[in-house]
Amino acid sequence: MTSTQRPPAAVDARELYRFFRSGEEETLALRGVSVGAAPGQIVAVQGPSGSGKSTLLNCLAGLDEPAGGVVRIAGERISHRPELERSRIRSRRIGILLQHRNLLPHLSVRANIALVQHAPRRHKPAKTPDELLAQVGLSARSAARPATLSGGELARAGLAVALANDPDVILADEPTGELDGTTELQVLQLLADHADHGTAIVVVTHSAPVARIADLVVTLVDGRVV
Ligand SMILES: Nc1ncnc2c1ncn2[C@@H]1O[C@H](COP(=O)(O)OP(=O)(O)OP(=O)(O)O)[C@@H](O)[C@H]1O
Repeated sequence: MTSTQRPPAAVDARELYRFFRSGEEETLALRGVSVGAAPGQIVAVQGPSGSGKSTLLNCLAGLDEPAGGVVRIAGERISHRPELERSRIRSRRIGILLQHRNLLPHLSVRANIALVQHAPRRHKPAKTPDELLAQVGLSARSAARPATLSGGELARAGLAVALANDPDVILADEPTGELDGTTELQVLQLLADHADHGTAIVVVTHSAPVARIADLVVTLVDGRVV
């Protein structure tokens, strides 16, 4: 890279369209949504129920495929690629925090983290499972199964798993939805610390404290950015 070239955006989504059809009915969930996040930037996505927030996040993660438009993660296109390539980009570049759904129920918290780190990698993980657990304040619960954790512990365990692959991008859907104020602030502090170290964060949220730590707030209404 020459000095005049800028590094690619961590997240670069352009003109995304996504339709759902059931019988005669068609829902236009995304109608030309563009959103981007630079390394270290926190972008909050807000909007009323049904406005397309989760659909957008799923398209950014390559978990859903937009009908039109393109998604690039750290310069690499993740949309319109075979699932194997999408999952390779996900496992190398993206930490996903989807309301505790990133934890496998039959594994301990520690084993959930180790599993993410087992995937083929660009480099050795920056932190061991025990270091990640210490970082989120869960060392004492490392052997616990997810079902036995409190809501706040689950949120922090989910965050440790999302951070386990040293992601360029964290995609989070209501990461503090069920937390009390103190635990919410702890989780936000951890996210902000990672942004300070260059991780881009796109977070779907209804929470005012989450929106306050964001560098940019994007509002969706009826599948459009307003
Ligand atoms: N798999 C699906 N099949 C059919 N319609 C869907 C599907 N997923 C989402 N939709 C529709 O697409 C629109 C956007 O849904 P989405 O879940 O993205 O909204 P949201 O803003 O995340 O809502 P909420 O805040 O309630 O979670 C809604 O009208 C929803 O009913």
